Amino acid sequence: MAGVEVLKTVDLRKYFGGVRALDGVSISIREGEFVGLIGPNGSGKSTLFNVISGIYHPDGGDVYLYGEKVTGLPPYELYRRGLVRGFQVPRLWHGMTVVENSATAARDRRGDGPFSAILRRKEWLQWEERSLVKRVHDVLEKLSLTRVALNRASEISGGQMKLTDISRALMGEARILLLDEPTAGVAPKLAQDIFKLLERLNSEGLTIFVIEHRLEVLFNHVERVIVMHEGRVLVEGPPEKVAEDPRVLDAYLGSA
Ligand SMILES: Nc1ncnc2c1ncn2[C@@H]1O[C@H](COP(=O)(O)OP(=O)(O)OP(=O)(O)O)[C@@H](O)[C@H]1O
Repeated sequence: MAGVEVLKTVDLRKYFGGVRALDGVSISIREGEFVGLIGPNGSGKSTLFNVISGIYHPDGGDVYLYGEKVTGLPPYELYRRGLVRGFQVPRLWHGMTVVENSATAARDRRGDGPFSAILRRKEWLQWEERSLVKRVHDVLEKLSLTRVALNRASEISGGQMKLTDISRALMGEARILLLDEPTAGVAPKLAQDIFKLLERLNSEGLTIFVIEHRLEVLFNHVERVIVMHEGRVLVEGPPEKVAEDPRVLDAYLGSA
């Protein structure tokens, strides 16, 4: 059951020269939702993700996280607040192993608070190291990556790279996960598996907002779909309603 509003955009605008990549986009996502973002090529999906995650500054409008205005904050500030973005091409350390890629995304829980000096003592560091090892192990197991944990990121398959990217988000303690085409370039069976996995993470409380071109896979798993067209939200609703909306078909055919 969806809870409080965790992510909101109000009248978001982003222009590239004469191109209105975002032309007044207002969306709202509630805690625990699993929402798909679709639309023809060039409709503004990636730009919306880039503005939400602080990569681009908008030319107008605002972004709110947990009710707080975060417009223009840099990506790491949003990351600290639990918003984690995965990329179409996973940004991994190719010379490092899968387990190292995951572990380096773990948050430093010590921070700069009054106890940080105590927490930096040797025995605490050892304890922390052990608990980090356990967390990485649990995350990799959840994502079926244990078998390739000691392989370098450059040696694993495209699908496993996507999963490693997701493992980094989990180690970073994502509360809201934005994913840009998590199944791009992977085999159909694995695409289904990735979405089953996302559904499981969502059922454990992670809010997920995902761009996906494979509509047949997406529609089987998300509870709501937002359709963009020419920088605006065209339609939104449950997948079965969106699938039969003639405006959606028109938008796809028109841009084909
Ligand atoms: N950095 C940029 N510089 C100039 N134009 C851009 C830039 N990024 C996006 N655009 C333009 O903005 C519009 C929206 O692009 P965007 O990539 O957001 O669409 P999309 O829906 O993600 O497309 P696709 O499904 O093909 O990835 C397009 O016309 C695109 O050419």
